Amino acid sequence: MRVRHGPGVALSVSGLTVDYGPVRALREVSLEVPEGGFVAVLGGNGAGKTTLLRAVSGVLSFHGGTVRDGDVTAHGRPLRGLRPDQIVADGVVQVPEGRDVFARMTVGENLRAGALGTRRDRRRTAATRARVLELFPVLAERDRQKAGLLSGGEQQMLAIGRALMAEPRLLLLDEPSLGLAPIMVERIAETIAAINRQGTAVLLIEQNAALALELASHAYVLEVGAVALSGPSAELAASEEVRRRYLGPASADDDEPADVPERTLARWAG
Ligand SMILES: Nc1ncnc2c1ncn2[C@@H]1O[C@H](COP(=O)(O)OP(=O)(O)OP(=O)(O)O)[C@@H](O)[C@H]1O
Repeated sequence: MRVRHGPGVALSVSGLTVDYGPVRALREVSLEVPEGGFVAVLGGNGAGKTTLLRAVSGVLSFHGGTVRDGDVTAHGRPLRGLRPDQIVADGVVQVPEGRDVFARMTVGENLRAGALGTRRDRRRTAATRARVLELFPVLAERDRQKAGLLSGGEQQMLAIGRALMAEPRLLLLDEPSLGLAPIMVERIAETIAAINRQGTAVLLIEQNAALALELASHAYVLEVGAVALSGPSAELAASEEVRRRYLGPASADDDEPADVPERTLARWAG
């Protein structure tokens, strides 16, 4: 696969191979998120989705992982070897898995923490905070409440809001729908779509393939650490293989043959 690095590309991952000690978690993974684009990575348990995000956001070594080979470039700048805070300063911000908010801090303090290290003046930080609260009005209502007392959905909103305080150009999301009630999943999904419409590129990691394919314009399927399939979301959603493995059986009134032949989907599986 040819991966571009220049302008117009928010993230390019090229031939990325990652190990945890003797365990190979990613094998020559390549993918691209265009500037302002919305790309999803699907895959079952242990496929390597979280590892991919760790490698991009620079926290792999905290989990005992090592990049063996490959490059990660954001907005044309190589990220390999940078510290996580330098990567955030470059506009690449991850919403951690498990909506990891600071439970003992208030909602307001969590949001302020998201802006630390961005070296922006107070006025700009206040404007960013106002935009975040517009997206998540419930966070304004809960400003002085301890984050640990929020519901699961509200904690997810806070985790996303805190990431947005750093004004990302590329937002990395790790399974934001996990463990949430359907109504909350819908609200989070709508907000992520709105964030993307406002110009932020999104890389969404999801086990909920139906949701991911609805939101993203392009998707990659990881299987055992390698990209098995990729293509425009509509094509993947129509693919028999993706339906069978990730979307469940088609419903009775949905038995049209897939209108996109499998061969139109790029394949790298060995
Ligand atoms: N800190 C770690 N140390 C050792 N092995 C790890 C570690 N983290 C992940 N792995 C292994 O790396 C592989 C990929 O795991 P990863 O968590 O990236 O997958 P995933 O697709 O995010 O799965 P899930 O959806 O279950 O979180 C798995 O075999 C996993 O057991």
